[in-house]
Amino acid sequence: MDGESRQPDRPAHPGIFPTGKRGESLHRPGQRSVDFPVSVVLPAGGTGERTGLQTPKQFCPVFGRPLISYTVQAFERVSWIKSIVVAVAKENMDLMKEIIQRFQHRKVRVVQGGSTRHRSICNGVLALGEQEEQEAAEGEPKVVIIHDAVRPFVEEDFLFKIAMAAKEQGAAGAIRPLVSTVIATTSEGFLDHSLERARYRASEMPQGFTYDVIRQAYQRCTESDFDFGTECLHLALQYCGTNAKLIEGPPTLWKVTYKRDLAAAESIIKESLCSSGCVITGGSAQAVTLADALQKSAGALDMELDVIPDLLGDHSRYLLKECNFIQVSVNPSGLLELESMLADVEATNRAPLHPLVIIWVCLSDPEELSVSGKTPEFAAIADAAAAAKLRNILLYGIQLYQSKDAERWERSVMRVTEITSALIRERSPALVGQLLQA
Ligand SMILES: Nc1ccn([C@@H]2O[C@H](COP(=O)(O)OP(=O)(O)OP(=O)(O)O)[C@@H](O)[C@H]2O)c(=O)n1
Ligand SMILES: O=P(O)(O)OC[C@@H](O)[C@@H](O)[C@@H](O)CO
Repeated sequence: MDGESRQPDRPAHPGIFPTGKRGESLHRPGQRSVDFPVSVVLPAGGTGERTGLQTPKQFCPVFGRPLISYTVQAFERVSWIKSIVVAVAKENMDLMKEIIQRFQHRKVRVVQGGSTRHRSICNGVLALGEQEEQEAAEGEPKVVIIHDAVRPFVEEDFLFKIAMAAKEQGAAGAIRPLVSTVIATTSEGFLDHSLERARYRASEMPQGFTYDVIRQAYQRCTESDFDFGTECLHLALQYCGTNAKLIEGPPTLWKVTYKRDLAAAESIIKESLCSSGCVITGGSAQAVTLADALQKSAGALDMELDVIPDLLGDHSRYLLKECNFIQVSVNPSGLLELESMLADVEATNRAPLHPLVIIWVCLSDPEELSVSGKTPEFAAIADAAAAAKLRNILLYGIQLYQSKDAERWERSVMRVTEITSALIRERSPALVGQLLQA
């Protein structure tokens, strides 16, 4: 760390939410491998007093899902992380086990936390030791990553850096530039002196330790450390002589502490959920024309749309992502295509990590309609939507009439794009099953 820099630190860019999707490890085989076992301890035994809420912040819902589930997901999708231990208060252990089961989290165990954060972390580390004794054949976890359960925005790349540095050094920790200057006060509440901000950093999470170092640090530390300490890196230095490697992390490592942080977390997660989607055309020329137009106009709304003919073969991978779907049907009986797609989604047995948005765009030819008299079955769409909602799928309909008039067609396509973007962003249950007119 350059303690001599004289340039004032500038607050860093606010950063973005990890773009990896569930089930899709950001660890690209061949690019990077971790050849030693890594386990994780997530301290989640606090009460979140500073939020002023009854529910501890780690269990507060964000898009219908507890905050801690996002953090667990960030770790479980990292292929080289072997196991995760969550330390929660005794009264929340059943709740945590229910969350693991409901959101189909893997590699996760629950242990009882303690009266302070250090005690919770220590219980997690001890649990790893017990687990390691059972799996001695597989070797101990060489590295233990410790990460506050209320820091959901952690990326695999940075975890890799921390794990590798911890293995080399014995300890490693994330740091961030200070935004405010640190001052020391007199007992009467006056300024005693201020610290030179450029020489200091904020200690964040994740932190990494070799199992032996963190285990030994907790064996040797005092009751006062357990009751009043806030820094694991300090314990490693004080009780094991291990000087942690400090690595500057991205701005996304911030901790949810106050109520406003929950709103900020929801906004970041919403951004990530709304940034992409795929348009399924069924292969018809009119649907492809509409899809291409939608793709172009969605770009202007910061939404990236892929256009695919179906969800078969390689395209089925879209079903495993947190993806928004736009199914284009070119005739009123397109409901069959919609029902087939709902069945495909059902077959993936996906965990309801986020409400899944499906928008059915019914592209009709007004001349054909006037002859056949067929119109989309409004009741059928409402019924399909009601059933889908029980599976955390939000189904919306948009009716669009083909037009040979270029200007009119362009206006209609822009309206479909705007309606689609609004439905994906708002995910409002109130509009589920409606057939909106573009
Ligand atoms: N006895 C405790 C106290 C805290 N933590 C965890 O440590 C992390 C960071 O602590 P903090 O942000 O201070 O959480 P709380 O202690 O819950 O917050 P507050 O101080 O506002 O009550 C959180 O994931 C929290 O659940 C824990 O595992 N056991
Ligand atoms: O102090 P709090 O309990 O709010 O939060 C814990 C943080 O202090 C801690 O996660 C980092 O500073 C790294 O040790």
